[in-house]
Amino acid sequence: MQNYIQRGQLQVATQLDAFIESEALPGSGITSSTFWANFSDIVAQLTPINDTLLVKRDTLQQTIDQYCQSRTALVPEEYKAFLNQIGYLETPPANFEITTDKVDPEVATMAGPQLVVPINNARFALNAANARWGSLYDAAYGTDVISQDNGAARTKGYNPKRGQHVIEYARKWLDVIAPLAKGSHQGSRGYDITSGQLVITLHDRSTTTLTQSARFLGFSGDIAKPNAILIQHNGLHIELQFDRTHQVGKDDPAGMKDILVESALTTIMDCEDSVAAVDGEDKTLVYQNWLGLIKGTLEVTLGKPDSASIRRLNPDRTYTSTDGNTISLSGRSMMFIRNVGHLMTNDAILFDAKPIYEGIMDAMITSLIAKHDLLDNGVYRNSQAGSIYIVKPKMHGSEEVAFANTLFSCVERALSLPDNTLKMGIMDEERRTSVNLKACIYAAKERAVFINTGFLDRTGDEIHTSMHLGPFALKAQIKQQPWLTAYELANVKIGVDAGMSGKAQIGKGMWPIPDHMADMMQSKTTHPQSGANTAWVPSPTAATLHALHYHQIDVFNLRSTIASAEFDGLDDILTVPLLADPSSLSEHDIQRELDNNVQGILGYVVRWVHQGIGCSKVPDINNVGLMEDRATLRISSQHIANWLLHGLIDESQINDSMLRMAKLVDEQNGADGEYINMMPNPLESIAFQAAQELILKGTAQPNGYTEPVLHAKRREMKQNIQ
Ligand SMILES: CC(=O)SCCNC(=O)CCNC(=O)[C@H](O)C(C)(C)COP(=O)(O)OP(=O)(O)OC[C@H]1O[C@@H](n2cnc3c(N)ncnc32)[C@H](O)[C@@H]1OP(=O)(O)O
Ligand SMILES: O=CC(=O)O
Ligand SMILES: [Mg+2]
Repeated sequence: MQNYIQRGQLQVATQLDAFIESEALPGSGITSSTFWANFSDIVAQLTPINDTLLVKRDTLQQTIDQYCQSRTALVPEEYKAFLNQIGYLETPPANFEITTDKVDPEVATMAGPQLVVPINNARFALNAANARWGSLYDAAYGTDVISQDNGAARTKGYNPKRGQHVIEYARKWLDVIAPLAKGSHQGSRGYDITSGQLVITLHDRSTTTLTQSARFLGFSGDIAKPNAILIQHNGLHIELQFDRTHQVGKDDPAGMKDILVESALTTIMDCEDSVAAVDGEDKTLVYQNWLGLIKGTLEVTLGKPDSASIRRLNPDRTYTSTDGNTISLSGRSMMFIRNVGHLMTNDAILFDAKPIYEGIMDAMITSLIAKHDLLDNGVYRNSQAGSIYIVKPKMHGSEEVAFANTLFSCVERALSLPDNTLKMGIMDEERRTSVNLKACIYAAKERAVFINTGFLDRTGDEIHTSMHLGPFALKAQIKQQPWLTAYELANVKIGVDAGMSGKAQIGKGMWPIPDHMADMMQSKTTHPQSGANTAWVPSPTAATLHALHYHQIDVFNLRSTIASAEFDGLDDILTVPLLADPSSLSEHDIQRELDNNVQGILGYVVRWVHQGIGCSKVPDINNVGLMEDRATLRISSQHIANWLLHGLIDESQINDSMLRMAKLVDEQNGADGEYINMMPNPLESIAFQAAQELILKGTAQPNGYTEPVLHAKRREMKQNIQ
């Protein structure tokens, strides 16, 4: 039973109240009475607007459902006219450019990876903030970018053969990042500073310099025998590290022990799809971690008590330039905070005895916390430019962006922040936003600081929107259809045309196969090649490897060709990726698709509902670990719901698959001491019930979202274990 404290017209969960009163408000320049009075006013003023926007979503969806039910295929011009008529397709605004200012270079003028992390996991969150720099040797040694063949296996101790392959791999990248006037970094024997120049002794003992000497910025240690050399390329830094006593450095002809790569320029601290935060207790942890990151006080003790270490935010890195000045580079990734969208309410705070919209709660509280950064109350600064970066997910069309814009303005006034301090990252991940993206950016043109193709949610919404039209293609094939390419291309084009270059990020989506780094290195070049100056990665290791792509491709150089190209893509975006010929699928194909979806759903949902873990690596049917979050769950549950609706499968097949997969998922989690089995009594398992509801009632879920069911079932579970 949750206890509340009355604050103005709000009732605040006691834990959350205590946190805000004793930790978040002190030093913020806002008194308790002002904060709660302003908060109450915002809730009172904006709740009815939020309600209306959600009703409009439902009304549009019902109209589209009826339209789809009455057709077997869409006639493009007629369909577009219909979408126009119902107000789903908006009239785009005249050409314009965003006017966002006070944007940090990591967002505006640099190109590099963006890491996402569940904020309620302090260990991971600190790791993410520190992922600004990553060891290239560790990233290569620990992943499949280096093959395990021919004696190069990942053994328990250090395998020198594998180490040699890593060094060769890294030296290949050095030839890209720091090309030499002659020869190659392979086998190089020395890196010396002579008359302010970096002089490289090659394999054959001849010497050379960089093709562009200005890429060498500085060093640390003794200039005659530096222990680090700093190089810049395409706006990103790398640090060559030397130590002839080190396990790796001692066998390297140049004594190089590692290459440190500037990796995650920005990190999204996630309050949304990768976390399970269903009540006052959970929300307090989310906000506490955010305050700890902002103030630089968050700490986690790692390891056994006798050999424990403390993880905290890394300090800046300093070097000496060749003319003797100090160069200081941020040791940390610049942090965004992803708030939740407009849909959910949370009883951490009540108004009129009803849970308030969680998006309003997040905007007010995460901004209050981030204000400490602007007041310089922390150990480090996050935004040197004086901005607070909020990612706003799952918005439908420009009215909802305008609503978020109003919310942000209200929060600025409530917290005595200058106008447009709160910057908005607009996730282009709902179909109604994709098809109206120009109008969406326009609705936040003074504070828009990124657009990002969240293709996972976007795929879920693709299925849900046209649920009644027919059965969708196999999950893997949905991605191959014209809509997705057009959506990705149109997003960049619209962003560039809206003047985002130099002021904001144009971003791409997640790499959801965390252990397949070799494939990522092959595939994720398409992101910078498309003109995006950032793209999501699931881990610090992936950030370090993906950073190399931004050395290979000069994104800002590509932008001019994008601006001059003619591209619209709307017709393709509106082409629904249905199964071309349902009768071409064998029973085996159908069963496999069903089992794969069910396995992913159960593997994710069981940890969410029973253990409160919002993001997991879950094996698919081929035993490949996939990053699963609420967006991937949305796809899988909507996909099964769609096939059920169109008779490709029936309920008994689903039940049979769920029972088989529940057993498998229990086995897969056998090593986790905290894990709670679903079998042998699945109908008594709250997680199993949640998965069933997500599938069997998938068609009825608002926009196909999974959070209403997940939250309800997690709350039930928490009550049971109290
Ligand atoms: C559609 C969307 O909305 S996508 C956005 C939401 N998704 C995400 O945020 C994905 C974030 N990633 C993750 O949560 C994790 O990487 C998972 C769940 C996919 C895999 O987790 P695990 O199986 O525990 O990873 P694994 O065992 O390979 O690695 C764990 C180590 O990597 C680190 N790590 C892994 N992912 C991250 C991350 N995103 N940020 C920081 N550190 C991370 C951990 O800190 C840990 O290192 P440590 O022991 O030194 O603390
Ligand atoms: O939030 C990201 C997505 O792909 O969805
Ligand atoms: Mg998403």
